[in-house]
This record gives sequence, C-alpha cells and structure tokens, in this order.
Amino acid sequence: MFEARNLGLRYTVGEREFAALEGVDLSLPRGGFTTIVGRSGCGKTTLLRLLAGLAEPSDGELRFEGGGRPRIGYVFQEPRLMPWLSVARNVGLGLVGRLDKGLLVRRVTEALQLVGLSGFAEAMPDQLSGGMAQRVALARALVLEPDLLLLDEPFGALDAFTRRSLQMELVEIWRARGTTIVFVTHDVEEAVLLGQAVAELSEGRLVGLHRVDLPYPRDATDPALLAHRRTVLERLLETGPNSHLKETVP
Ligand SMILES: Nc1ncnc2c1ncn2[C@@H]1O[C@H](COP(=O)(O)OP(=O)(O)OP(=O)(O)O)[C@@H](O)[C@H]1O
Repeated sequence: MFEARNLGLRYTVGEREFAALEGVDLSLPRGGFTTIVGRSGCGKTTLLRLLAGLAEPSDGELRFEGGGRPRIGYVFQEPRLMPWLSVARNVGLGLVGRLDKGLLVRRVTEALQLVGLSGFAEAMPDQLSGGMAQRVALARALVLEPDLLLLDEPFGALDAFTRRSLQMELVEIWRARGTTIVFVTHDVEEAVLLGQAVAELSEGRLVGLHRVDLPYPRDATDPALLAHRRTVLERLLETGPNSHLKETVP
C-alpha cells in the first residue's frame, strides 16, 4: 500500500552534511502492523516524519497506492492535549468545521469507546492519568479514520503495567479496525510483541526486516516470542555503532 524507495534525508549541521536516513526500501502492506526498532538517534522519528509528510525526503520517493496523500493519524510520545479543552473536544479538534456537529459527536463518542474512555468525555486533561491521557491521544488519531496510523514511542513514558494494557488494547483496535499501523520503539520486546514485521534501523539504514509469524494476542513470555526478540537484538548489536565491543545479548 505504501512504498518507500531508496528513501533518504540529509541534514546540514554547520559545514557538515550528514544522513539521518539513507537508502531505505520498505513496503507497508494495507492493514499491516509494522514496527520500527533501533537505538536512539538511528533515524526512527525521521522515517516516521517522512511517512507522515511532515518532512520532505532529500533522496528517493514515497509511493501511495492510488496516488495522492493518505490520511494520517499521528501519536507522539507525550499526549500533547490542549489543557483548556475537555477530552471530547481534544479528540474532535481535528474534525471541527469538516463534519456537521451530529456526525462529529458520533465519531468522537465512537473513538472514546474504542480506547475505553466512554465515561470521560467531559473530563479535563489535568484529571487524567498518564495512561488515560495517552488513550485520548490515540482516540484523537483514530477519530480521523486514518489510512495510516503512525505512533512514535507512544507508550515509552508509561509504567510497565499501563504500557502492557495499552499494547494489548492497540492490538485489539488494530484487529477490529484493520488500520495500517507503523509503530516506532527502541524496545525490542515491544517491537516483536506488536509487529507482524519488524524493521530494524541502524545508523540511518534499514539493516533488516524481520517477520514475526505468531498469532495474536501474544504473550511476552512465550519462548517463541523470546526467540524473535533475541534474533532482532542480535542483528541490532551486530550492526550498531559499537558492534566491535561485542555486547552480549541478555
Ligand atoms: N532538524 C535536525 N537537524 C539536524 N539533525 C537532526 C535533525 N533532526 C534529527 N537530526 C539527527 O538525525 C538523527 C536521527 O534522528 P531521529 O530523531 O530520527 O532518531 P531516533 O531514532 O528517532 O532517536 P530517538 O529514539 O532518540 O528519538 C540524529 O542523529 C539526530 O540528531
């Protein structure tokens, strides 16, 4: 559905030019769940921003099935809610003026239901826990009915319990809705727990595309999943900037 061909983005810092992303070829099948994993600074956010159309590539191209721009939903690491607007108004913000009121309210109600926040439409952001606020951010992206849902380390700031619930809920929403998802994380366990395909990024290059052919819902302690985690981790350590130091896989 989406194809990146030889995608690259170069930055100029002072006199020096350097590639944040280089020669990336990646296909995202319609309805697929792809995770992008790699260490800090390897270009994950850069790739997501290119997919979102928030940045223009310096090399290569992005192709979308049927041409045109796809409808994008984007979830950041922090919720980025408007503190002076209720939960419902935050979720509906991107649709104001684009839908009539009745339809807008229906879509917002539906989105809040999807993320398990039906009773919180009139709550204010400062009354929410971190996990709830991130659910609102997810609803705000889903309400747009995106062709492509992009998530940039969305659960990275949450405690382990809340993170696990949100991971499972996201998988349920994906299975119910069939939305095409690209999910960025630096956590290899999260990448293999969620993704059908794990794109391994190292120093701006795609160094592997690992398939995880396990059924959902998945169990993080399943030995088969742990074997996938190990394979991905080993590849990232082999290709990383300090690979000569021979880090050991725990
Ligand atoms: N606007 C910019 N100007 C110059 N360099 C940039 C800019 N944005 C990102 N970079 C550099 O590009 C590289 C890739 O950054 P990117 O944010 O994509 O990494 P990342 O994998 O998402 O990292 P993290 O997990 O820490 O968020 C980094 O070295 C970063 O410093």
